[in-house]
Amino acid sequence: MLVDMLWPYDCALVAAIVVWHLIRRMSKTSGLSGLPLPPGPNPRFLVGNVFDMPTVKPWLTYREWTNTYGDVVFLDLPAQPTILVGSAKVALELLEKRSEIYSDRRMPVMLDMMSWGFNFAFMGIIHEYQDIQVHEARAFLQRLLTTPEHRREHIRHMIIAMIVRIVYGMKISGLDDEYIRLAHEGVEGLVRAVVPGAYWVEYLPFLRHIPSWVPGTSGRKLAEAYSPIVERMRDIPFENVQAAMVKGEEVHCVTATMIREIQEQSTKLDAQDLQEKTEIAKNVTALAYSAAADTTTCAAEVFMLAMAMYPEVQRKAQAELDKHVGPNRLPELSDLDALVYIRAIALETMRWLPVNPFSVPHTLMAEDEYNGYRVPKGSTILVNAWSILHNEEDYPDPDVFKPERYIKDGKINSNVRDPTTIAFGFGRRICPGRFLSNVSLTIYIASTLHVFNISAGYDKAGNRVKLSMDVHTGLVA
Ligand code: HEM
Repeated sequence: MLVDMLWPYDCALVAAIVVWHLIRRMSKTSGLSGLPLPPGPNPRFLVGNVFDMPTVKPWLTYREWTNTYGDVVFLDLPAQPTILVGSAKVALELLEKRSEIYSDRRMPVMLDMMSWGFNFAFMGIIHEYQDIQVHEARAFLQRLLTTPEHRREHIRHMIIAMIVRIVYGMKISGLDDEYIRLAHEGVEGLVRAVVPGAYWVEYLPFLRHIPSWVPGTSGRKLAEAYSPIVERMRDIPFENVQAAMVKGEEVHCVTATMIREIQEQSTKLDAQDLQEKTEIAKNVTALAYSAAADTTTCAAEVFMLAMAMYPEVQRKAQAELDKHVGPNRLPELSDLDALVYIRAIALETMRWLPVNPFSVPHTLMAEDEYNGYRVPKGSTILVNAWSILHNEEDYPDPDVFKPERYIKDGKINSNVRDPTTIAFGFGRRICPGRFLSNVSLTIYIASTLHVFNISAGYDKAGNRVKLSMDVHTGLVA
């Protein structure tokens, strides 16, 4: 009975694999320029490199491949030829200098299925919101003082409070606030969905139409679980701003600015255009909210771990704070220029454990040539940010947290590669929230170190917990 029900899916699967194999063979021999594809692990008959794709800490296998085959590696994946980039030189050459063709974004089928289809553009966030960052960093200090054992939740609370106030103008009430829960769950779905090679539906998109009870459709199950959460995460806060504006309340935030702009144009727009523009505004603001929450929270967590593991770094930072800020006040944004060691800690935090270890994939919009190799149109471009930020040449002893590597003669040394030029992505797709995030992170680091010592906690037997650096596998580590 079950076999009868499944056979159409089996046939479709086999047919898709055979067609893909034929296309793959043709595309290997009929390239316009006749150039070879870049080298890479040997593809297997019919399935290419599908079974070679690592799903746990993929950046380690990616590094092995770039060590073996060179800085540009070709991975033969169904419907998604993939170019793996292993050096800053190639990443900057392709994604920055040739940005006009290397900047498309393939919406992973998994994300689209989860309603993350709204994830596209974003507007710049403006300096006028910086006082919110300082205010929320200080509120965080108070919460941490009262319940240091809830450090994780306090960090998440601080970051989401900053973002939600900037984007939606709303103050969140506490750790069980609906925004915090939604952001956490929605972004959790995103992070789990975007591991290259983890879900077959990315290679065989028709699998999205196969019911989730069919074995092997784990992607669909995940999507079904997260889709309603992602929709609510997008709609609820936006609709709250709309409702407040209808009541005539004074709302100062990115969403209100966008709604006002749309209203100003409303006499020139028909109902459909108006609806479309409102949907875009909803998508754009939700994107800011979601792209910022987990990434900045992750960086803030990395800082805590690094401080607990490197007490001598803390002491040096605190000496700098004592000298420039003194004991009678908290650090202000205007202090940051003088706080060179603190800024170096922020840089090292972004390098030591990169938030997006394999960056965020781009898609190539036109066939290209690099170093005698053909790069097929539509290729996914995967940059191994983790290995670029852990290469011995730019960063000797890469696994050690060492802010000193960025400082020369009391200043930030511009000859050392700034990790934020890699960690926030490249070209036209570079993270538009990078300045906001840098300021949030630096003022949080300065404020925290000015009033707290950070160390590992104790286990149940009263022994200090032994700390080490480890990460989850996902878009956000
Ligand atoms: C530590 C914090 C952050 C990290 C590590 C980070 C990293 C990234 C990376 C690697 C990308 C992809 C760039 C590329 O494709 O080349 C990206 C895109 C993006 N980020 Fe961030 N980000 C952070 C914080 C933020 C914040 C605070 C915001 C907004 C307020 C934000 C908004 C966005 C948006 C909207 C995109 C999509 C850009 C596009 O596709 O055109 N990010 N980010």
